[in-house]
Amino acid sequence: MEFEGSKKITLLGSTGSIGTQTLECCSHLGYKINALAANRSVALLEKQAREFSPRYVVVSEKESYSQLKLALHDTDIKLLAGVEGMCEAAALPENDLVVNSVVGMVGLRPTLAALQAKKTLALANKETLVAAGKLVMDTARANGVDILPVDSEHSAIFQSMQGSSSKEVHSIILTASGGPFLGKTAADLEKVTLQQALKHPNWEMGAKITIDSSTLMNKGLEFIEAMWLFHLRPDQIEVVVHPQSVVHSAVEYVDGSIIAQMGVPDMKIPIQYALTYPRRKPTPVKRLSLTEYGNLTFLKPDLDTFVCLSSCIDAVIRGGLYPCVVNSANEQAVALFLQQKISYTDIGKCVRYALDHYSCSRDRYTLEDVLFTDQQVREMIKEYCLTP
Ligand SMILES: NC(=O)C1=CN([C@@H]2O[C@H](COP(=O)(O)OP(=O)(O)OC[C@H]3O[C@@H](n4cnc5c(N)ncnc54)[C@H](OP(=O)(O)O)[C@@H]3O)[C@@H](O)[C@H]2O)C=CC1
Ligand SMILES: CC(=O)[C@@H](O)[C@H](O)COP(=O)(O)O
Ligand SMILES: [Mn+2]
Repeated sequence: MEFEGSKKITLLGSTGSIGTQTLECCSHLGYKINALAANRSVALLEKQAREFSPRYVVVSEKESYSQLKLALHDTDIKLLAGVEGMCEAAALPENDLVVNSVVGMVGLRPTLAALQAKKTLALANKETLVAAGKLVMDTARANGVDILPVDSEHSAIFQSMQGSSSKEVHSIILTASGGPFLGKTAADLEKVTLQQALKHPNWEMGAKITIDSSTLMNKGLEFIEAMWLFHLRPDQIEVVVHPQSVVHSAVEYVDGSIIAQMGVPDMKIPIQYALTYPRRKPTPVKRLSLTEYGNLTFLKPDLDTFVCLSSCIDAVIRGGLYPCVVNSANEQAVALFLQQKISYTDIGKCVRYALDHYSCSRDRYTLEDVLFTDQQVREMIKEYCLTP
């Protein structure tokens, strides 16, 4: 269905980096917010609720519910709680579009709820597709629903594929900034601090994805995300390091033509494309000047040093629940690193350890299998890291 006017949006993860930028886009597009959801940022949720007047606000963390209830007592906004609340908000009949921008595996059930309710899904929450790609894509297909990519690389690939048949696609070039530690050796990485890892050279993002970008885990997750979104085999994806983050990714066609999408590194461009698709509207973003950059560079990734990327590729080649295993190991390891309980290089060791030691299905799986594997792998990593 094509919309020329306003749309009603449910936004999951509204207080985060993607969430707040989505609200900026909705404001200038004149789109209505039907529901907002976050984990526990009560003050920001209250501010957003007062500005956008949604019908529903969901707070995931149970303890924050009473605080928000008190804060919004003078409004007629309905409050929902927990993952169940996010699922309810995702499936509201009046939604035209659900934007899932929560971080981590917790986004999986709301993603499935939106698809089962036949709601078009703008997906930033890449962990969902990595952990349960087959389940998510099968649910989308069974319900005849589109998944619109928000992740900048996948939006670039999607944009570069408009007007072409999938049969004409030869392969894709998935660009990576290389993160703050591009060119570093394994020995250099041993000394990395939390503060250094939290500083991405080109993008302002949430803490978890910023760490993932620095280890190249983000590119591993994106490799798997691209396979599911665009029905590609692993040998059809080439990761290319491009430190300027101006070419956001490209598609190579059977005739040898390569079509890329370019722009300044600003997530409002891919976010807005998912909101207005298949149309384009002006964005409040700086224009790209190629002469300002002068040179654009492209390099091969160092798979020996950045072991998270190679672990993800190994996992997706094994298939089944192995992508879920590497994702859950990484989520747990990054949480421990952010709490300064493990070192930077322990993240890559955890991901490889889980892949080598956790035994699971290489075949079909259910939602319950995914949730069980996630819990088991998290326990395994806590034991691996925290047992003296
Ligand atoms: N930031 C970026 O530029 C990009 C991000 N992405 C992907 O988008 C997703 C979001 O990233 P980003 O915005 O950076 O992350 P942030 O950490 O900035 O925001 C995460 C959001 O998720 C919410 N959240 C966290 N845990 C839960 C939970 N248990 N229940 C409900 N809500 C929860 C947070 O709420 P609260 O504030 O209350 O904690 C917050 O609103 C990730 O999957 C990331 O990989 C993809 C491409 C680019
Ligand atoms: C903005 C965005 O899409 C991030 O996922 C980005 O890709 C991070 O950059 P790198 O992972 O390439 O460093
Ligand atoms: Mn990305």
